[in-house]
Amino acid sequence: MAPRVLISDALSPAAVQIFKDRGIEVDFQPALGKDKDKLAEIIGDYDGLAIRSATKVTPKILAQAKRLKVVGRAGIGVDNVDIPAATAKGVIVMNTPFGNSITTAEHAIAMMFALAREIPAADASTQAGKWEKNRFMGVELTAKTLGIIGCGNIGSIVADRALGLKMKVIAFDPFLSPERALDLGVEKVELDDLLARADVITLHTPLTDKTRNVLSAEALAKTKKGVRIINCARGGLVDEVALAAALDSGQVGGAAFDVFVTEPANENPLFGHPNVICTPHLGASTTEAQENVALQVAEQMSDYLLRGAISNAVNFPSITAEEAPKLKPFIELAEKLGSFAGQLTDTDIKTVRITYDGAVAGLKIKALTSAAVAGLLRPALQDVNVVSAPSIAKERGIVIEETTRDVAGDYESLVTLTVVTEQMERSLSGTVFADGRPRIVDIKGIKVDAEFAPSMIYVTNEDRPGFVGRFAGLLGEAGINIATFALGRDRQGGDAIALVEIDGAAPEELLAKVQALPHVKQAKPLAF
Ligand SMILES: NC(=O)c1ccc[n+]([C@@H]2O[C@H](COP(=O)([O-])OP(=O)(O)OC[C@H]3O[C@@H](n4cnc5c(N)ncnc54)[C@H](O)[C@@H]3O)[C@@H](O)[C@H]2O)c1
Ligand SMILES: O=C(O)CC[C@@H](O)C(=O)O
Repeated sequence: MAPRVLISDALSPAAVQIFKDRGIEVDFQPALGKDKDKLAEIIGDYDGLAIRSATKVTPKILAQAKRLKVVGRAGIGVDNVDIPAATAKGVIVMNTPFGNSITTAEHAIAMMFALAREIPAADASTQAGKWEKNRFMGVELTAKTLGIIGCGNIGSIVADRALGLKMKVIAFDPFLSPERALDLGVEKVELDDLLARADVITLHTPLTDKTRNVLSAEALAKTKKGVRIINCARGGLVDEVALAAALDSGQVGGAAFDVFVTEPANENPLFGHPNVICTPHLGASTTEAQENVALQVAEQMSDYLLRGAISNAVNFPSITAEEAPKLKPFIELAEKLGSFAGQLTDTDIKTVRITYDGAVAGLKIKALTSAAVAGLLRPALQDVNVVSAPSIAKERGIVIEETTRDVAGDYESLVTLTVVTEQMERSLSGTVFADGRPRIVDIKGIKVDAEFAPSMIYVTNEDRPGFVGRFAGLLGEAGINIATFALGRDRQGGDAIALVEIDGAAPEELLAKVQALPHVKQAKPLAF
């Protein structure tokens, strides 16, 4: 039986033709994504679901998706897909990471000009017959400073275009290497420096816990008076209420937004302000970009449904059907070791070393290394996947070294990940036990034995009596239940670590109290 694909958003019809040409039955219902009840009712009939951003792939939809094998996002952000729920159901989620980058960068540049010359307001006034020549006085962009927050695919293209406009470009991106910044011709700066110097600020990061409200009331107060702000990335990067107040006070001179905290944005704190320009999430909306992403997603989905080939999956590496069962637990281990290191690394990564000891050395380690690097980069690059991770790392000047050794040590298989930055070198080792569950067995040379859990607290401290009691006491006072507690130290009175699995998230106040305990060096939340 031919696989069946449902297209539930307004994809370019080019996708329909690709599916048909490949012998796949396709149902094109471009408005269905907005009707979640109807989608839930019919999703059970399809092997593939092709979407843009209107369709929300929720656990409820996935629960009805009895034969769904793949969700294909014709675009970059997969924040409308519940990835853990899809993964848990064995549904591959693919995106098209580069197809709309140029178009989105061009939208940001268009917004910058629209702000600089008040084009929407001047247009409305002129067409209303007012001819208000003296009302509109713009600013020139030449020689002005553009501050880019997030200098990845789209940010880099914006930088390139802005340099062509003879602007000075500065960028804040903790994961931008100095070499890449030099190549791009941008000056890598800290956030406060960018806030103080930029005439125009444009945002191009994913929305993560670290980037949410990166332009908060406090950050906006540090900007140059009259700064113009552009957001064509994700709603939530800027505190909309604080921005409205900053526009009222004149601290911010103008704002151009394509994305909003709540979408569709039928109302918003920014709406109606004279210095605000809004578009309805049109960043990727050009014929060229929509054809690119539609063709690419249809090809990728067809390859998977017909041949089992996986590319640009955000939740699984590319592997064959025979390799899958042996690799799966080690892929999970590699990704979680990477994620552990990524959650602890805030600065520019220089080198990643991965050593495979024992039986694991005989497996397809490229997929494992990709999984480790994807896990490592994901806290910063939300949509990195196992296929794109090595090339993104290369582009960022991150050196990846792999070593395989046949030696069998304490474990039948051992995977060791070492991350080197300018400031430090951190190593973690893990293994997979007979139950198929990955475990962490060594952190920075200290032996431990812990599983990766959804909510953990990682503490490094000096090995002194009384720490465990005080730490557990703080958790108890905060009403936090401890599920598992792993301790390790390099020697008596030396360096010690605690890796604690808790029920629920760790509140920031609790972490601050743990951090303030005597002899504690670091207390960090981790999530797997
Ligand atoms: N408006 C639209 O229609 C539209 C279209 C395409 C993409 N997007 C969105 O644009 C955003 C950027 O896309 P991209 O393809 O350039 O992604 P990308 O992953 O290539 O780049 C993101 C950059 O943000 C940086 N970053 C991560 N955390 C950061 C932090 N805390 N502070 C500063 N920088 C940080 C990363 O290092 C990376 O360089 C995504 O959110 C994507 O969903 C929007
Ligand atoms: O599909 C769209 O129109 C928006 C796409 C964009 O937000 C993305 O992340 O690629």
